[in-house]
Amino acid sequence: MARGALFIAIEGPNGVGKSTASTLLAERLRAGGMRVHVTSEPSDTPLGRLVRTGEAGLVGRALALAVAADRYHHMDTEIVPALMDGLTVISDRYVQSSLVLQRIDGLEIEEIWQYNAHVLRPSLSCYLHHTAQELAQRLAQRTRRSRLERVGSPQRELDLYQDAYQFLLARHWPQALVNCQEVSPDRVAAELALLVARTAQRQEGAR
Ligand SMILES: Nc1ncnc2c1ncn2[C@@H]1O[C@H](COP(=O)(O)OP(=O)(O)O)[C@@H](O)[C@H]1O
Ligand SMILES: Cc1cn([C@H]2C[C@H](O)[C@@H](COP(=O)(O)OP(=O)(O)O)O2)c(=O)[nH]c1=O
Repeated sequence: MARGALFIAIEGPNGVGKSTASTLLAERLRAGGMRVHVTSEPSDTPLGRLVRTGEAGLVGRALALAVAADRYHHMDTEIVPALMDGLTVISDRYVQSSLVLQRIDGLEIEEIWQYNAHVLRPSLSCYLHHTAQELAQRLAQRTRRSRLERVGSPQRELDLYQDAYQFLLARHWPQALVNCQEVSPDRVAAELALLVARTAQRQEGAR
């Protein structure tokens, strides 16, 4: 990773505002002079697109392994090269998403963790949190829902995200919890930008 480059994961349940926050955070960081690359998982590659479009029929362990394979490929071909180039990378979804979505699909958390054992640890994984009621309202407005969105529920997702947060905390994964209740998209992005600045300071101090 080049000096000053950070790897930021944006995590949280469906509809919490991950893609909105990723875009607004990138705008803020760029305005502050940082070079930023925004990406998401599943990745924008043939394998990532296969996961996205095949998720209805690709189930359980097969989906977990396909998602993990996509993550390693994403890391090798996009995330690490961008970091080496000095860019800060923001990924909309990363490991915490798998620790939740693959559990909804029937896997145990330890097995999912094993499939992700060799991924790059982010500089900071930001978990966006909201209430189940608000998430349900936002999802009701969507015309298309994925199989896992239909099988799970906002409350189950929130419970599993909480579990995943604790699981990652016990493994010293750098994390922050961002409460989005009654917080505008701009303020969420401002809080994330502050967390990124603190992470940059910590990383610089550790050199
Ligand atoms: N902080 C916020 N306050 C109110 N609405 C929000 C906020 N963040 C996102 N939204 C809205 O919620 C919906 C879901 O946001 P999105 O970024 O697509 O979520 P995700 O990527 O987590 O599924 C969108 O309609 C978006 O405009
Ligand atoms: C990132 C990720 C995605 N997926 C699968 C399930 C999701 O329904 C599907 C698409 O991800 P999703 O984030 O819902 O895509 P979109 O950007 O279209 O909202 O990928 C997993 O099962 N585990 C993961 O860790």
